[in-house]
Amino acid sequence: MTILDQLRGGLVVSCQPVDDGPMDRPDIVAAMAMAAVAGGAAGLRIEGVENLRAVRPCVDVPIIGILKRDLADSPVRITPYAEDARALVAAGADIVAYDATPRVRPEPAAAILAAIRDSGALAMADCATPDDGKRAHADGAAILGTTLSGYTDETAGKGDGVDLALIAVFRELGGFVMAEGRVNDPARAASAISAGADAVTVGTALTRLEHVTGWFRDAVVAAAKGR
Ligand SMILES: CC(=O)N[C@H](C=O)[C@@H](O)[C@H](O)[C@H](O)COP(=O)(O)O
Repeated sequence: MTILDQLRGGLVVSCQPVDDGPMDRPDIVAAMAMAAVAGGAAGLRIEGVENLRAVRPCVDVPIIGILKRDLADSPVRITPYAEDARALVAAGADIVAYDATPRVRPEPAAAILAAIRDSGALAMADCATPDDGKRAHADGAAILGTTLSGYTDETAGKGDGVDLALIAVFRELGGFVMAEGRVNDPARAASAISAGADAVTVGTALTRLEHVTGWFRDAVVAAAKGR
């Protein structure tokens, strides 16, 4: 079965703890990854070479690797360099995701796509708009993700939910569509599939305990105030 066939119709769990929080350790990320697979995850999304090295020997499912950098002169954070892509594949990524927006970036997206392809991995384009997906699809990205919808200047204020309209546009393009971003409960995950996604990635709601705790805390505090 191909990597895409393994992911099709399945859940990908993004195991990205809150930066510098108490769970931001490779051994804990590996434990999260194993728990996700035990719970039925068809794939994983893992940030950083150290975390990938810790996770890879523990699981058999496909891994989408990313490397996040905070650059001084570019808003692009996800796998901005071809060298990053090569390092992720060397650490065990089957798929490498990269920022596919047209924003100012340190290296052309084409160089990153070439590095991913030459390393023998599949490319996932993290997109914000229909045009991002069209460009990435034409450039040969195997997976189009809605990951960055709501997180660029152009798409800020997209609302709280999943970008179902973007999923539908990507579906029409004909590639493999990944719903990602703010899939915070099972109903949203199901709606993403109904809108045309081939697979769904969930991060925060499963692996950022601080954020999820905050959601419940806020609900409890608000309800207690209104009593
Ligand atoms: C915008 C951006 O940088 N997204 C990142 C990409 O890897 C992660 O911070 C998200 O957690 C991931 O996309 C999953 O989304 P959510 O956590 O909403 O389920």
